[in-house]
Amino acid sequence: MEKRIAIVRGDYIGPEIVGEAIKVLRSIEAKYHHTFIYDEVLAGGAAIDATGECLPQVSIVALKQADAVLLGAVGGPKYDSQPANNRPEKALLRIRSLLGLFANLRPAILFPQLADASPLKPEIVQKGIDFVVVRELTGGIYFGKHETIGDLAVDEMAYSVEEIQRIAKVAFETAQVRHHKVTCVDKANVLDTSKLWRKVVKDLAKEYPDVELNFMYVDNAAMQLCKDPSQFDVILTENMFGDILSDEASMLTGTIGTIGSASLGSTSVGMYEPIHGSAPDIAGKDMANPLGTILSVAMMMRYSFHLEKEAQDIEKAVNTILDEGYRTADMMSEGMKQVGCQEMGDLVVKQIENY
Ligand SMILES: NC(=O)c1ccc[n+]([C@@H]2O[C@H](COP(=O)([O-])OP(=O)(O)OC[C@H]3O[C@@H](n4cnc5c(N)ncnc54)[C@H](O)[C@@H]3O)[C@@H](O)[C@H]2O)c1
Ligand SMILES: CC(C)[C@H](C(=O)O)[C@@H](O)C(=O)O
Ligand SMILES: [Mg+2]
Repeated sequence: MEKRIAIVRGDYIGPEIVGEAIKVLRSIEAKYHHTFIYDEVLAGGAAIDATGECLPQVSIVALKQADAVLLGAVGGPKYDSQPANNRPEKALLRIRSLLGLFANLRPAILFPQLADASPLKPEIVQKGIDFVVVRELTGGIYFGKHETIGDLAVDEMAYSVEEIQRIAKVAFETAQVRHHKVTCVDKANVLDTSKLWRKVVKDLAKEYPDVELNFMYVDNAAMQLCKDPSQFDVILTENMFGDILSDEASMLTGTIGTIGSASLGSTSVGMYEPIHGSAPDIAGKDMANPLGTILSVAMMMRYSFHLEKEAQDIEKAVNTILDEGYRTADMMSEGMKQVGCQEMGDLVVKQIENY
């Protein structure tokens, strides 16, 4: 199979973790005789450094030609004084919007080997953590009007019926191949957008009689995630709530460093990135956990290329390495073997080569 992958290495730890994910892509390529063409694309801070613009036109052209995009993370203190429309984070939002990637799947799955790294009590962790946040990604407050007039700042939040329907459909279909439960998280006791979400999601649920649907206010959901995360199967939510809850959910599984994500639209083109940011505090120290990015590559194999065996190889390799006790600093616990970012990548590749 021949596929074109746009590579956005990004800023701070971005190039470190993407470097390890590319090692994994190359090992899959060699093992299964695929051809992946890698297009290096500048976006975010690296693009500002090179061209002054956070998302140059040449990058947009390359992104539009890709079958899939792999992105590390963008942003960081060096770029915080950029004007709002040229911040690295703006490039990320533009890419999501340009490629029509309205559905962001963020699995929160606890590897049993990492139970000791979870901040939750053992009796809560033992019940299992295995759910997916289905986050709406191209609407809501992120894409509304942003305006500052003198002493007043406004961020507008809007959702249309169609935007809600298409993401809710993804959530119901995700639940159908999991444990048949959708929890729609909103703030319908205050927000009109949330009231519309409830109506649209309730109507659509009639087409999915095999899926149980419940609604939960976002403040309660934040609490329930700590109290009993085993109650969740698919969390369906709007853009900003999904951003916040997925970081919270990741930590319940031990570390934000192992969680990957897929951003999908109505075609097979997708963007794959860990859910964490550019971690400026650990950049350049070979300390970053590359597993979230490597597991995002597994999602790329599955969702964009329909290469299930390849996806499973990557996931199995990560599992084995964790079984063998290897940990980066962020998931370290007593008796485990601490490794750096590059060694972790090498260990995963060695496993894949062994199967
Ligand atoms: N998708 C993205 O590109 C993306 C996502 C989130 C944040 N950001 C940007 O990243 C910058 C830093 O943001 P932040 O500090 O709020 O969040 P962050 O996720 O970068 O870091 C939060 C904490 O988690 C740790 N961490 C994150 N990823 C890790 C990994 N792979 N291994 C080990 N530890 C890890 C960091 O060291 C830090 O202590 C900001 O500019 C922000 O806008 C980008
Ligand atoms: C960097 C930022 C714009 C982004 C978001 O809020 O979507 C990030 O936090 C994420 O989770 O991917
Ligand atoms: Mg986030």
